[in-house]
Amino acid sequence: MAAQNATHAPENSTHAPDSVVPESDGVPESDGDSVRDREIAGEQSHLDRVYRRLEEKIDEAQFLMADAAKRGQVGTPGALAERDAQVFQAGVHLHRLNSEYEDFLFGRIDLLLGKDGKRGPDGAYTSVEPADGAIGADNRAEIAETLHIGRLGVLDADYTPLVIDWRAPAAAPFYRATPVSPGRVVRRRVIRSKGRRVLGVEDDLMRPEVTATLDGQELPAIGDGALMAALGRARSHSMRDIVASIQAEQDLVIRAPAASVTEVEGGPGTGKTAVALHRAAYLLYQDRRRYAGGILIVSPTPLLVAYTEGVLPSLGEEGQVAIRALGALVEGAEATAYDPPEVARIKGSSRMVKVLRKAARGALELSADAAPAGQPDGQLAFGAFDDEADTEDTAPAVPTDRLRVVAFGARVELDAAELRRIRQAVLGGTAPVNLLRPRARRLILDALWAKTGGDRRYSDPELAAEARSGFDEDITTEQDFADFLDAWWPELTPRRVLAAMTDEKLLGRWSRRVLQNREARLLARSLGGRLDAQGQGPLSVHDVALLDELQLILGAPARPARPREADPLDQLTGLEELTTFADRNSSGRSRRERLAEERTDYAHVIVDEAQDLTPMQWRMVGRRGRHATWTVVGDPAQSSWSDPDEAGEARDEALGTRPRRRFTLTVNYRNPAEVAELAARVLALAMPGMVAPEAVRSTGLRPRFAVAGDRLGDSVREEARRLLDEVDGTVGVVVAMDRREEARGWLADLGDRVVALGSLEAKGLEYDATLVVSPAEIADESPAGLRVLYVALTRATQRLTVVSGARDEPDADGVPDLLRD
Ligand SMILES: Nc1ncnc2c1ncn2[C@@H]1O[C@H](COP(=O)(O)OP(=O)(O)OP(=O)(O)O)[C@@H](O)[C@H]1O
Repeated sequence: MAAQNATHAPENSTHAPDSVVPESDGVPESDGDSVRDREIAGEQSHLDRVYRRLEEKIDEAQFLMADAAKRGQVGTPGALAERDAQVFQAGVHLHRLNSEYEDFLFGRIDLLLGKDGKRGPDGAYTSVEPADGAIGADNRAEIAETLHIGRLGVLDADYTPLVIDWRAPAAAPFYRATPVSPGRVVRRRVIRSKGRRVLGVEDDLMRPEVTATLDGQELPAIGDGALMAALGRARSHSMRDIVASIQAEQDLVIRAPAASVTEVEGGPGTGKTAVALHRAAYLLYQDRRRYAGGILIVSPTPLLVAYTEGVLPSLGEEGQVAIRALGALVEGAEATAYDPPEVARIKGSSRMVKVLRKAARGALELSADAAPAGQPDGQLAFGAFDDEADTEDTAPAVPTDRLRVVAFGARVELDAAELRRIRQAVLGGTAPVNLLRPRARRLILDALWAKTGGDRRYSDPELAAEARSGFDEDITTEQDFADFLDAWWPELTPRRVLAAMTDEKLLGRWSRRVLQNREARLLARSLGGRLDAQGQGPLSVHDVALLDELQLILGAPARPARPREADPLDQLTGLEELTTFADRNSSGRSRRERLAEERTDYAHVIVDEAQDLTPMQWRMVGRRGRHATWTVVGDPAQSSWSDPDEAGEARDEALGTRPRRRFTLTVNYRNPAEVAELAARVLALAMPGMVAPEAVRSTGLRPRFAVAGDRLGDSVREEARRLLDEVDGTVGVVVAMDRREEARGWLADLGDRVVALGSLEAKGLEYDATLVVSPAEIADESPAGLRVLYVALTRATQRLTVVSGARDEPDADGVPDLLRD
């Protein structure tokens, strides 16, 4: 493994080299006569105390559960409600306590006396600044307070804090103190443990000039600093939390007040994703009641969702946070396919709103007009979601080119032209198409009534009203009329509209003056290539935003919710009484209602890689946070979307008028300086004038350049194998999007430490080593190609290899044209 040498001191990790007691192997020895062993033994005895207390708490929770079960048998409504709440609380508590966190306790701060001597509810001094005279003239000081920081707060039986929750105000100095502004912190310690065993400690001195004593003993500093230790670890296929080494500029974002929109910019590896995840956990801790409405984290790809989804459970937070990929934001859709850039550009543009509105209206006319008698093809597939394309599919066809009814003993008829006029009158305006059906029904009845001459027959308005209502009832209770209405004004689904858009001619009509002919053709072909006549088939990531927009344009079909039938067995045994209140509440609501709630009701929305959202995606995400507060993190230099101004407008609309707080993260924790320096050359081409974040460490290992021989695959395999030998963790091989499948074949038998990725899939991920295949191919893929290449070059935590083909015009050293100085 590579040696790590700090090149840039991160702001809250300055270490005092003179006082370092280096660790040898990270495993404590038993006789404990060195300073390090003594310190580890001290932390071990504190951890033992914490676990003893946790065991007591687990016993308490178990007792509460048992007690609650007894109350359940009493059966009065009050006792049941109380029992539900108690079982829930005790269950949550037990679950959290029982989860064996690898490092339950991970930090400690040694502090000087607080300025005003006041203590907060957790017993800790509240003042950030030290008391006057806390540091003597000879730079000597006494430690007044030691706080241990962990994933949960634990109080001893006498309410003294054994562990402070990392999100509590008293823990803030652990993250915020820097040598420039240390406040009361003298020493910040990160404790490494496994299970119940303390393995090591890493100290950073915030006031290296002070000689501090605790209980008469001088305070030592041990190890190489926690941040460097964390950054040097091999990467696996899942992200770790950074709770033990959050840096000051990151902590400001994590703890920013929630009321406004928090916008965070920072280059690759500055911790934006990590910060976003920790912020979700922090917000829940701060105001659990408010965020019970749910926090949504929007991620660009399913790969990044899979990579990050373990972080929140490791912070003790599950359940209330949904991490969803952009292609899976609409219930029932799981899109992973990517459109070619020219198609993505069309589908992502806000011009699509107009096209979709026209298409929805057009699809309604089309489906109604296409259902003449005896032609089942004219029938529509109903159901907004895949699993609901149900009964109507197989219903017999009903003619829709005329309507014949018998009322008051006479036959009345509306012909095709009359029906079309009615439909056009109803469709004017922008109201949701599916919700206009009652209006259409009324206009049909009006037209039929007029044809009978009924409106002229009665001079007495009361009599006229009575006759009219009898007429309406006669007609509307006929099954034939209901069938006609279903066929003539069917409930459209978004997928059905997308299916209608596969017709090039029709789409050309619906998109006239909005899309160019060529664009309409590309769009129709792209949809037609995936979807069948009913709109079923795989979606691309960009199709999902169209589907969501259509859901709004169409409105939810107004079907009555089916009441849940009580299980007769439940009634016999009275078991239903034992369901929880939450069960009972939800049982009466339809799935659609619950989905609608899920779609719009988030209390906070966090958008990761925000620079990549297209205008249509911003509209989709915005709908999920209409009343939410927001955290938006991104880096314009990594944007794969070609029109930032158009996306900017859609973003502003989604975020609303709340005040904004902007933060910038400036330190690159991922890439060694050698890798960052190479990537900065591409940044200079992609975004001239943009400043790259400063890499926090250096490995001394320069990127390697290889030129592919006749067979690109062979060279890539060979270089990937070499990297697998050189690093302990993962290797990511990044290729142009249309080489993905091919690349998977090249690497098929190299094991699961190596992964092949298309350039757009690499977003947000990181690997110990990265192999970038043909920078020129990646750069030429799209108008945003250079920025996509910048993303690819910034994925490595240790080593980077670049393989060039002829197109890259490598020089004698194998350095491709794009990466030369
Ligand atoms: N304070 C920290 N302590 C330890 N590791 C950190 C810290 N901050 C960031 N890292 C690590 O640096 C790496 C990059 O973090 P992250 O993926 O959040 O960056 P990012 O800004 O989202 O990058 P990108 O824009 O390239 O997706 C991760 O491995 C993360 O764990």
